[in-house]
Amino acid sequence: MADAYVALADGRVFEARARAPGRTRGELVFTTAYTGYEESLTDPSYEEQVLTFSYPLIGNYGVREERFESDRVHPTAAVAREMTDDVAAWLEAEGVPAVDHLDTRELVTSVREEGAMACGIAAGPDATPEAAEEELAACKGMSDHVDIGKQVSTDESYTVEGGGEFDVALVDCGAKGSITSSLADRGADVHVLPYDATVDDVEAVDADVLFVSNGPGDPANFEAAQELVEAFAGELPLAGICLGQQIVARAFGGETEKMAFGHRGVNQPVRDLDSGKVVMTTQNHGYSVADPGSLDVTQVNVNDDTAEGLASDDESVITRQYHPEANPGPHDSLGFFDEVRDLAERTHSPVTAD
Ligand SMILES: NC(=O)CC[C@H](N)C(=O)O
Repeated sequence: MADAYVALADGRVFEARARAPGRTRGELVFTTAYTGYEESLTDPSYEEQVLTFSYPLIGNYGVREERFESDRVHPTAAVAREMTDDVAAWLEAEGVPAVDHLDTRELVTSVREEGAMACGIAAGPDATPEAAEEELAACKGMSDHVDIGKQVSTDESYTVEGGGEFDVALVDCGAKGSITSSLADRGADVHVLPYDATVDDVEAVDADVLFVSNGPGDPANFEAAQELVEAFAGELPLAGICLGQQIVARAFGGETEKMAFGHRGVNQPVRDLDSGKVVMTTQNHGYSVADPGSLDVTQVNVNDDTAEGLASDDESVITRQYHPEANPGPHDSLGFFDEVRDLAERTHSPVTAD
């Protein structure tokens, strides 16, 4: 007799084993990453989503806080073929329902074929298929979480000091900690601002670059961050990662759209259009830039030509759709943070004409 159920928007209900009890709902997405479950489960980008791991065994190297990308687990639930007791205990302590012993390959191929879909989960001794279907019925679409930024952003500004060689105003739309540390490790003082920060907030930190972070949900719902980018366009260098690229593109007249099932994994190949070089990247996104507006596409996904890098012709804007900080994933693209430092230093100590 099962003690967990996963109800899908296509009408099917999967029986499973409860690993952490509870009832919940969310957009069903999957990652093909075979490592980094601690980083993925604490990535704020997964807010309001049910994260399925295609890799069959999750938890085989324990749980360590130093791997966490934020202060809590963000997916509404976790699904795996087999979940160890370590991970199950962690998720239960976090109050995040978790299930395993179900056909995750079928779940993943269904999402690939039908697209990311709503799902409802019921896990525990009182779980029933009907409870999972009730959760499913209450599940909102990702674009309907209109203030999702508030759920994941810092309430107060704070600074991560990295030596003060340059100053970054980082708009926290659900920032991964390794993005902030990747900047601080290169000498930046990173001033982390709430997702709805104002022009005054940015001016108060005397930033050399305005950086828009990754984050969950639909970029169209981050109006304040978009208006901030519009206010500083041409005044301050701009950078962004994932949701940040999408918001910056929208600020430059571009358009974003929802993908069928997105890119989530650690082996997505990206080609630089100028050099032709291909790097392997970590990705976790369900929206993409359909039109870059007045920006140029500099990098594309080798699998489907998705815009993976944008820039402006005067090089005052550089963004990435993928996660150059990796965590988890390959470190092929860490150089992006050196480019952000170079961009900032051109502002910090502009080369004056002789
Ligand atoms: N990791 C992210 O920043 C994700 C960006 C956006 N929420 C998307 O799903 O495309």
